[in-house]
Parts: sequence; C-alpha cells; structure tokens
Amino acid sequence: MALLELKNVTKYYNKETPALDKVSFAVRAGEFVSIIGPSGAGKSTILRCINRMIELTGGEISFDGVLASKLKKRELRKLRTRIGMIFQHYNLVDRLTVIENVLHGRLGYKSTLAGVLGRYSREEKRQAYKIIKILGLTDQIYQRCDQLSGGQKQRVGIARALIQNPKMILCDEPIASLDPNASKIIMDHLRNVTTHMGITVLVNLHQVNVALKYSDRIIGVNQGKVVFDGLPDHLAVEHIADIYGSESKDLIIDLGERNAS
Ligand SMILES: Nc1ncnc2c1ncn2[C@@H]1O[C@H](COP(=O)(O)OP(=O)(O)OP(=O)(O)O)[C@@H](O)[C@H]1O
Repeated sequence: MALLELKNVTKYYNKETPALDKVSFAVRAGEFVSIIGPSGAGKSTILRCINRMIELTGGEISFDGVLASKLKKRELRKLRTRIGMIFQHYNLVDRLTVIENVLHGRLGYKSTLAGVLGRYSREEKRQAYKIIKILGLTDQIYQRCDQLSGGQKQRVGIARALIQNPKMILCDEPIASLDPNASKIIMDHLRNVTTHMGITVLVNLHQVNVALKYSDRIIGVNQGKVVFDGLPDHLAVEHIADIYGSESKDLIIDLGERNAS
C-alpha cells in the first residue's frame, strides 16, 4: 500500500491557470523519490499541498491511510509531526544554537506552554545528541546557527526533521543554495535517511543528474502536470524534452554523460 497518494490534485492561486492540474502519483514507504521540473512547474506547490501549508483547490491526498486533505486542526497537527520538512533557506532560528534548533523539531508534540518554556525531556535531549552525531555536527552543537556554513545549516535542518520521528521527509530544493561539495554531503545524508532509517524521502530538485544518481524513482513535472513517473534508468531524452521544454538542451548533456558511464 502507498504511504502517500495524490489523486487529481488541483491548485489554483488565481482563476486563470492552475499551478497544479490533476496531479496523481503514489509513493511507497521506504522510497526515495525526486520531483524534477523547470522553475514554476509546480514542484513546491506539490510539497506545500502535501503537508497542508496551502489548501488544494480539488482532488485528494492521503497519507498513511488518512485522508490528509480533509483533516481539521488537531488531526492536522498530528499529521505534521509525521511529515518532516526541509527548506532551501533552512528556516532555522539564527540566534539559537544547533541543539536548540534541532529540539524545535519536537514542538509539534508539546503544549504551547511547554514549547515556549523550552521544556524537553532527557530522552528528547539524548535523541538530539544522537542525531546531531549522525549528521556530523557534534563539534558545532552549542554554536549559534548564524555562525554555520550553508551545508552545516542544512544538516541542522535534516536533524530537526529527524527528531520529529517522521514517516516521511519533504525536501524543497535542499541543495539549491549549496556548492557541489556541500550538496553531495546533504544528498548522501538524505539517501542514508531512506536506506538506513527506512524513512521515505520526497525531494524537489533542479539538477537532473542529482535526481538520476540518488532516486529510486523520478517524477517529472511541467506546467502543473506530471509528464514522467518512472525509474531513473527509464528517463530518456524525449522525457527530458517533455519536462523542460526549450530549456532541455543543456540537460541532455547530463543524460549523455550518464549513458556513457
Ligand atoms: N503564493 C502564490 N501566489 C500566486 N502564485 C503562486 C504562488 N506560489 C506559486 N505560484 C505560482 O504557481 C506556479 C508554480 O509555482 P511553484 O513555486 O510551485 O513552482 P516550482 O516548480 O517549485 O518553481 P521553482 O523551482 O522556481 O521553485 C508558478 O506559476 C508560480 O508563479
């Protein structure tokens, strides 16, 4: 059974053109799936609809056997504890330390008062240390986040998502602001999250070659529609053209390189 299923999801920001037009796909538990497509294709809108940061105009989304698109406040909060989110610009609290930012991932489980007072159990702190170690941030644990590099900030973002104990992590352009070195470290950690922790990852990416290297499956989106859904090995030049239109010429070089190796 699918962990996540989108059925005919439509989103209109304005009355004229839909940002999403009958988007349907399913993600199984333990899969690493990339969504690729040109700027404005609707990739971020898909992720924001899944965790209900925005409301869909039509269609249905189910997650872990629950109709997520219909949940009311309390259930929605519960759903969001099971879906971690990682952002291009990290969304950390800069003046707080690494461990404080990571512990913020537990806020969804707490009353507002406990959250405001920063009350975390010994077990939560133990868990935070463990995850910070896995992400290679032990030396930075008490450093303020505004003193970290972009790659380190994104590792804090991953740690904050992991401490939620999520079933799935949504990543919106996690490497778009990073250099190739830091990008590789982040993608390796995300792949680990699926391979070694069994957590499903759904990631928006600009770089086709990165999607080819890391994904179990690739979903290609163009103008709000899914135009490819298949294995990386099945992504052919004509699919790239369907996904990227006139931008595709440069990207075909990446596919050529993959086929040559
Ligand atoms: N809050 C908003 N209000 C109005 N239109 C929006 C809003 N957010 C996105 N859009 C529009 O919806 C479409 C899809 O945008 P979206 O950000 O989902 O695309 P994307 O594939 O993630 O692009 P990018 O790679 O540039 O982030 C675009 O035409 C965009 O202009």
